[in-house]
Amino acid sequence: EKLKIVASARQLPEQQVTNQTLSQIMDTNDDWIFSRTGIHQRHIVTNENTSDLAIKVATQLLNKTGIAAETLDFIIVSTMSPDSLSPSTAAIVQGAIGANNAFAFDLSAACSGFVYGMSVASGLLSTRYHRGMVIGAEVLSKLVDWQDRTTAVLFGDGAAGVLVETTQDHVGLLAEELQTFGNKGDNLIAGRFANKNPFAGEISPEDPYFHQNGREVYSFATREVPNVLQVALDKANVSADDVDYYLLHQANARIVSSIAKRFGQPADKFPTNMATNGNTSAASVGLLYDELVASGQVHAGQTIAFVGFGGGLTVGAQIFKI
Ligand SMILES: O=C(O)C1CCN(c2ccc(-c3cc(CO)ccc3Cl)cn2)CC1
Repeated sequence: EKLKIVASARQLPEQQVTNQTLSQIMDTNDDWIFSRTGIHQRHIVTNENTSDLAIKVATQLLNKTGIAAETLDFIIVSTMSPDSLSPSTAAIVQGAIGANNAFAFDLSAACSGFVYGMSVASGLLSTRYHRGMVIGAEVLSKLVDWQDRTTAVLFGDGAAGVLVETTQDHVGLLAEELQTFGNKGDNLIAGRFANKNPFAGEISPEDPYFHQNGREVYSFATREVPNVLQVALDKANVSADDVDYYLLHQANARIVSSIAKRFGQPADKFPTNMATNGNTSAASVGLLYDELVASGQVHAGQTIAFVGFGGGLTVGAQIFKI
């Protein structure tokens, strides 16, 4: 069996924070930020946590499809910014929407989370499980050091997800390639908390905040993303020209355009939304997908590549016939 995407939805916090606004609370400016990242603004929560955004996505998916929550077999939330370690954000969603027959769990793969979540979902969809949700949800504003202008300007909050089902049709997930480079993981860290047990020395220093070695992650992305994407295309027996849209993780506009060039593909096959959303980690590919579905640019019959890359360090590419 294959995984088919039945519906998608997105939820961005109401509050929009522009570079101009940030320049009033830290030493930065719109030109510096936009020229390096392609970001003009981002959505930042005021009174919502990660589960609140994810619940809104799940509720939209049920309303759009008329599907009853009780018919869901599983809910996966991909996030690096959960409300808590326990309960998982997915479990909070499951309880809130009354998906009484669904098992639920969070998946932690940073900015590759949506693709890794789709891969796990496609593994679950079989004769035993027929329907589930994969939601990328982030409130990165809780992980950012708002005194650190090198990271505070990069990230945003948001959630997006899909309702997926088993399908016998010729559509759905054609092929994928997921890779992890754990020995490079220290180049993108966040959420390290200490162990204060009376029997331990210092095991790891407490540091809740984001830190990234931008240069290293940038060169990693420009090197490894094309390699992984090509493997997925070969497995799917699809040429780069056959793909209608490449939906990449929205970390940085220059990275997206350098990957498009590496692939010899026109820029308009690589839509971006970091200008208005910033980097929303696991939510970014889903946000881009749903925005393009809503605008009609993405529709049934097309061949789409979903590509996540980032913390871990991880890369994930999937080729879909939607
Ligand atoms: O030019 C500069 O000063 C810098 C140059 C480096 N930049 C970077 C570098 C890497 C990322 C990044 C982040 C994640 C985390 O989601 C995942 C994937 C990537 Cl490729 C984002 N920005 C920012 C501006």
